[in-house]
Amino acid sequence: MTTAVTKPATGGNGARSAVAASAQQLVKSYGSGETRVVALDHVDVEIARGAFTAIMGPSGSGKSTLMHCLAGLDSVTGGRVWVGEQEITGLKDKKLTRLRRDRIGFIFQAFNLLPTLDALENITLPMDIAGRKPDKAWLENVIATVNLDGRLKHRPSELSGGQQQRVAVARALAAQPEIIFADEPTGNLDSRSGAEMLRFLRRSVDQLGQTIVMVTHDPVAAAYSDRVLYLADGRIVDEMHRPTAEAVLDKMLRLAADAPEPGDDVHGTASNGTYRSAS
Ligand SMILES: Nc1ncnc2c1ncn2[C@@H]1O[C@H](COP(=O)(O)OP(=O)(O)OP(=O)(O)O)[C@@H](O)[C@H]1O
Repeated sequence: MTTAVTKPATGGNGARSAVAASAQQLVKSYGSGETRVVALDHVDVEIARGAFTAIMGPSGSGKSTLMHCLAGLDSVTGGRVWVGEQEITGLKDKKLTRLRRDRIGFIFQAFNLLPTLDALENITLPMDIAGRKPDKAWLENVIATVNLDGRLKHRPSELSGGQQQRVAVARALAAQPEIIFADEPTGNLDSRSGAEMLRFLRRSVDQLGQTIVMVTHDPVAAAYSDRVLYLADGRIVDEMHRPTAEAVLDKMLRLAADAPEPGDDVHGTASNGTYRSAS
């Protein structure tokens, strides 16, 4: 059985508020004039620390953009973004890179494992780059939790897709980031590996106190979260606490039914659900 380990009480800057990340009046637009696309339209959001938050919404509704802006991977057009107590809007590139490295973990669909390193080396790579020594007890706990014992000396090419994904998750968790952002983390997995991954993410929140934000299209995946945020046309239009897959699916169907039809001239809404500014 895995032993629960309490996460350290302080993060990169020593601050530990109940909110792990937040945005106020966040606007992100691409292009200008006729072709301007407003991907995020004055979004206010708070991500609770130690909780599992899912972001859902139709294709083009702004889910990835929201995640990238909250994680400091993308600049914003307007509004403010914080990671914990630290405002990241306006931070210079160097400081932002360091903040991402020290305080944020990422799990993307492409696992981005280095092929020449074995599983353990991949897991500890971010800490090696940052010149930090892994906390041994923590690392062992993470490795046991992701069930990678016996696979640590294998290179990515010698691991299954599910195992590679677990290495990517272990890499994100091992550095004890304040917050992990996961973009469709089960998107490339078969349903069994996907369910395993989601159970693991859930356990990391319950047992390790991790904070996770996950973008997903899948109501079953969203049901592993504590709270689902629904985006449409670059705005948060609804949320659900303690979701079930049935309730999430039902909500998605109702939101889709409420969405304007292509051709309805509501604020110049594009046919893919994207809000376009009226020029
Ligand atoms: N680099 C970019 N340049 C121009 N437009 C962009 C860019 N990135 C995103 N967009 C637009 O912003 C809107 C939101 O995109 P985003 O990728 O956040 O949506 P999403 O909800 O994550 O979609 P999906 O579920 O299809 O991944 C879309 O209309 C998209 O076309």
